[in-house]
Formats: sequence, C-alpha cells, structure tokens
Amino acid sequence: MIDHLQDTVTLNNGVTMPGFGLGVYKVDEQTAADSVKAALKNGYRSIDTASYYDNEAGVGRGIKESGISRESIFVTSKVWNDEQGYHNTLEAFENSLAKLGLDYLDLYLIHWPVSDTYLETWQAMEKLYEEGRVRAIGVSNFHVHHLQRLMANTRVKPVIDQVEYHPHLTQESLRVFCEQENIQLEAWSPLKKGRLLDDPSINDLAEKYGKTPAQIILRWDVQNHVVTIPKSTHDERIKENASIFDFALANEDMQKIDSLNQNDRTGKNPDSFDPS
Ligand SMILES: NC(=O)C1=CN([C@@H]2O[C@H](COP(=O)(O)OP(=O)(O)OC[C@H]3O[C@@H](n4cnc5c(N)ncnc54)[C@H](OP(=O)(O)O)[C@@H]3O)[C@@H](O)[C@H]2O)C=CC1
Ligand SMILES: O=C1CO[C@H](CO)[C@@H](O)[C@@H]1O
Repeated sequence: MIDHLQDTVTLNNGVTMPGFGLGVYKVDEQTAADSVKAALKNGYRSIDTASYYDNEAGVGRGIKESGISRESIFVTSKVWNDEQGYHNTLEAFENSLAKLGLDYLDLYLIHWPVSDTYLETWQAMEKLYEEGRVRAIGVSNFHVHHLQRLMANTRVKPVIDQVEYHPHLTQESLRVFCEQENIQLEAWSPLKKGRLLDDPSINDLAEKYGKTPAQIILRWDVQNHVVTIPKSTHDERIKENASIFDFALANEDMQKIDSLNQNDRTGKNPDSFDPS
C-alpha cells in the first residue's frame, strides 16, 4: 500500500521502499551519475538499474557524490538472462555490487523468466537474501503462471513483480493476482517510453488539472498503488516527474485513464522472448 504522506510502500517482507524512483535504462555511465545526482537532489530516494544497463558504476558514483547516506537510498539491480542459474547468479550479484561500489542491495530482481533456469536463479537469490546481502528479492517480467511456478517450488515469496505497465497496458489479471498474493506491482516504461505523452485524453486531463501529461500518468500509477520508475536524463523533467504529490485524480478520471488500455506492449511478451 502506498502511504501518501511518506510516499512509501511496505513490501511483503516488511521492508519499505519509495513508491516512486528513477529508471536509468539506455543511459551511459556519466549521464547515469549526473541523473542520479539530480534525482537525489530533487527528493528521489529510489534508483532502478540492472547489470544489462551497463551503467551500475555510474549509478554508484552518482550515489556517492550526492552526499546522501546509503541507508536513505533504495537501490535495485537485476540479474540478466545470460547470468542466470545458481552459481552464475551469485557471481553476477558480486559483480553488480562491486560496480555499484556498495556492500548490499535493497532489491535484486530476476530480469526475465528464463524458463530453464529461473528456479535455480531464485534459489541463489534466496541465499543472498537469507545472508543479508540484499534486503528484498523479486522478479521482473513474470506472468501469473511464472509466479505460480516460482511460489510452488521455492521458499521465499517475491516482494515485487516489475513489469511493463502504462495506460496502454494495464495488466489487469496480473494486478489482481499480485494484490491477492501481496506482491507489489512495479511499472517499467510508465510513460511508454515517452510515446503516451501526446495522447489526447491524457492531454485533456493535463489541462484540467494544470499538470503535465507525464505527471498525470505518474499520478495514476501512485493512486493505483503501483510503484513507478520513470527515466529522464533532463534535470527539469526529473523534477517535473516527481512533482505529483500535491494533487489527486478524481475516480472518474482514474477510470478514463484505465479505459485507454489496448494491451499494447513496447517490449517483448515474457512468453515469447529470446533470452539471449
Ligand atoms: N525490467 C525491465 O525489463 C525493464 C525495466 N525498465 C526500467 O524502467 C525505467 C523506465 O522505463 P523507460 O523504458 O526508460 O521508459 P519511460 O516510460 O520512463 O520513458 C522514458 C522516456 O520518456 C522521456 N521523458 C521522461 N520524462 C519526461 C517528461 N516529463 N516529459 C517528456 N518526456 C519525458 C525520456 O526522455 P529524456 O530522458 O530525454 O527526458 C525517455 O525518452 C527504465 O529506465 C528502467 O530502469 C525499463 C524497461 C524494461
Ligand atoms: O530492462 C530492460 C530495458 O528495456 C529493454 C527494452 O525494452 C528490455 O528488454 C529490458 O528488459
């Protein structure tokens, strides 16, 4: 549940995390360092990276140079597809940590459900969690059937499923399942990589509330209790995207945005992707 006053969610293992953070996909190391510093300066306390993004060193530098204490920042990284399997995952985790220059992660995710290996990968994540190397473990791009198989065969329940989620892909059945199982949903590409910002209905709402289209969409995430991690490398947009806690969308407007759903993905369907 999002606590609107503190803007945090409490995960199913009791750990709290910000309901809002910065994504850094396709951002080079130096730009990642600069964006992380700009975000932390503007109140962000959660950063989403991955070994696949090849910018963990930049993220780590940004965190250090921000001067903000490690404990007040929630850092997520992910194990990539060709790093999966028990031993590979343990090694990938150490590599990520070394690049970030940190001695623990807040959240470690399986990036995609590589079907041959994700159960073994999860066993390695359970070990890292139980040893206190990471405060919480979760998954990304898992459908309901992947979650069911994972939970039927392993000990620790994932705290989060990070999936593509935006007004054109509302993931209704996954959302209901995650709510029942107390697994937090987290939105990747919440702005549909910027492609939703010209949508006429979103722009009508932006005008009605005196907000920008990005702010309308990100506010819809927050009110839907979905953790959101928009990416921007521009200081003014980083600031703009975080300025969503001073207004609320009316129920009828939430429903208007829900009705834009087209089940349209920008990324691969987790059931038919090439894990290489
Ligand atoms: N688990 C997974 O498989 C995946 C995870 N992710 C994570 O989710 C994060 C967010 O998703 P992402 O794919 O980056 O896409 P987003 O939906 O966050 O959109 C980012 C795009 O929107 C632009 N933008 C951001 N804010 C504004 C604004 N206020 N006004 C106008 N344009 C804006 C950015 O441009 P600019 O930078 O120039 O401002 C960029 O082009 C990623 O960075 C990554 O951390 C993403 C994909 C897959
Ligand atoms: O995290 C990621 C960044 O975006 C890519 C393209 O959409 C995804 O494939 C990847 O999972």
